[in-house]
Amino acid sequence: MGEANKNIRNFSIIAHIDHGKSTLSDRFIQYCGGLADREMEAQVLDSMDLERERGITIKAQCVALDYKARNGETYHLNFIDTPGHVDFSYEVSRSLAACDGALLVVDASQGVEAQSVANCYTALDLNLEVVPVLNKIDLPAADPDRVCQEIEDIIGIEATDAVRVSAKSGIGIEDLLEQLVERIPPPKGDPDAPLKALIIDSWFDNYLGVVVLVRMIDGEMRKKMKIRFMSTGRDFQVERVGIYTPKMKDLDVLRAGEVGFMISGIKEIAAAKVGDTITDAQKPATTPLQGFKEIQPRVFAGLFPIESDQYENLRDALSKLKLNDSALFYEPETSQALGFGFRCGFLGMLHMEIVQERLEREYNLDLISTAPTVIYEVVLTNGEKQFIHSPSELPVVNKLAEIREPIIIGTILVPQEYVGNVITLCMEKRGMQKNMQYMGNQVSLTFELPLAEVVMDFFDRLKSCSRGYASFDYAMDRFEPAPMVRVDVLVNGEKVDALALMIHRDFAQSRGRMLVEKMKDLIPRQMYEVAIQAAIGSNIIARSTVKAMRKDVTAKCYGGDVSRKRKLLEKQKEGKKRMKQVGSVEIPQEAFLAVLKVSDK
Ligand SMILES: Nc1nc2c(ncn2[C@@H]2O[C@H](COP(=O)(O)OP(=O)(O)OP(=O)(O)O)[C@@H](O)[C@H]2O)c(=O)[nH]1
Repeated sequence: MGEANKNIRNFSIIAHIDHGKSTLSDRFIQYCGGLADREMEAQVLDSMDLERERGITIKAQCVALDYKARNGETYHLNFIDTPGHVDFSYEVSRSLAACDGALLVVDASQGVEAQSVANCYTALDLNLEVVPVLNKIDLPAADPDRVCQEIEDIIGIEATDAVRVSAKSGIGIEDLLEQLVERIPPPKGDPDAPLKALIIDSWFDNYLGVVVLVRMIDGEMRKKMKIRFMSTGRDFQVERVGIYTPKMKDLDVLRAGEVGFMISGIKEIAAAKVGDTITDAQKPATTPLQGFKEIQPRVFAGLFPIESDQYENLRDALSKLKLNDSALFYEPETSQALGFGFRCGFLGMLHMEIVQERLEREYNLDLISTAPTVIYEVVLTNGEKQFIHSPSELPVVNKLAEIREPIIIGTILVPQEYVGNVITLCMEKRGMQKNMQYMGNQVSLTFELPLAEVVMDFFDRLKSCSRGYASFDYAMDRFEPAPMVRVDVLVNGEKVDALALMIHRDFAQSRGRMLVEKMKDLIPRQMYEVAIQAAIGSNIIARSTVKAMRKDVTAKCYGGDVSRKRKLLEKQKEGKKRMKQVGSVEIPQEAFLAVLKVSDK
């Protein structure tokens, strides 16, 4: 049996947002000479503008670096970047599964933040060597001793000899690289066994087609070789293999332990799924690598163009986004109120926001989105089962035997002082406590929760009731019968299908009332009174009224200041962009999302 290259180190960086992951990785690239200075354009790894602006990393990427260590040996470092949000937790777990170790970067002026804790546990579960690093020691507020103690208490790893660095000024970078090659083990893997490669990521490139980022586990992958994707059984011929330095560099072969790209004439990324195993079509491995999961959209919302002539543009834009986002789902949807649009499926709320923002920004579309809902499984009286993605698809009552809602298992990590608040919140969200464990000053809570409650305002509430310290991670578990009802909203006596929502029977009354109150404040006054009602079937459960407008909004500007008047009108026009004429009433975007702001407190 051979041995994978002992001078390879595959690692990832785990860090809370803003603790300096991008700055540190840039410093590594600079130190190891991957790019000329002028190419070191701010933060190479986050390649999408949107990522940069939001300061979050969405797609995993990789850089291969050569580090000449003090012992004279040259080490090949593969830095695999991971996305940083719970919506993408499956991608994070696959990026980590491709590594043998991880640097836990903590801002020495802040301390351990809950968000990176969950990723750290994932890394430890995968048997990765976790190396703590204290960053920003140049800051006067840095308190490395306190932060070391926190790392030991919360994460439970030895941190007394954690390297102290400043990614910004470069202090300690060499010491860190030394510790990295010393502590993170080389890849295991067998170069002589049949090919096994883990798909870390895949994306569509306009020039190259689908590019697949792989971690080689066993065997080798050569140009011209015939390979097989084990989850689908589909075969392709390898056209190119290579590494990112971070520029693309072609090679003849990728060997066990290495990380690199593979291109093979694949047309859509759905054929190269994250987490799948690639093997040799001639000499296939018997079992795939563990942990492969099909990712499925969990949250659905309608997206409608404000101007109906933008429908085709929206379709084009969605098909382009889909090229690079296998988790995005869409199909045409027609709403009486909003016209033609699409029902779209997302991994979670952040994913939804990102897609919507890209549609508006990169494709210049003005959209109205309906409030997100989850998938329900319904059982009909004739025993048939179906999934519904929108309240409007709910079958009529006399055909309906049962509605089943999705239940998730959520893990929350929170400092002790906020445990009470978090438990109260979870109970209020119909949660069932499953476990509670103390770890240093932190507590790990496990709850079963209806996904529908999580997509509402759960994140915001969790954050505010824990002062931002709680972190949350979840996994889909099952569908379970629940007494859900559809609440319709009527504006001026007309049912607005796009405003309908599914609510647990026990909350229908109270949430219906809060919803109409909220909408009353959001719908601008018209020349006449507008009634807003919530109803279950033909039974009105709540009502409010938008009072008629009393005077012209521009009236108060009379007195000659023309520019001020123009400004006001322009402002109104701006506001209009996000409104949709429904019957005789203009409804603003916020009103469609008002249900998300309806809490039981
Ligand atoms: N003073 C000081 N500032 C630093 C240091 N490292 C990073 N920063 C600053 O901290 C901020 C966040 O750094 P980033 O590298 O963007 O953080 P990040 O963890 O990649 O953030 P996300 O991409 O949002 O996850 C930036 O303004 C950096 O300039 C450091 O060692 N010292």
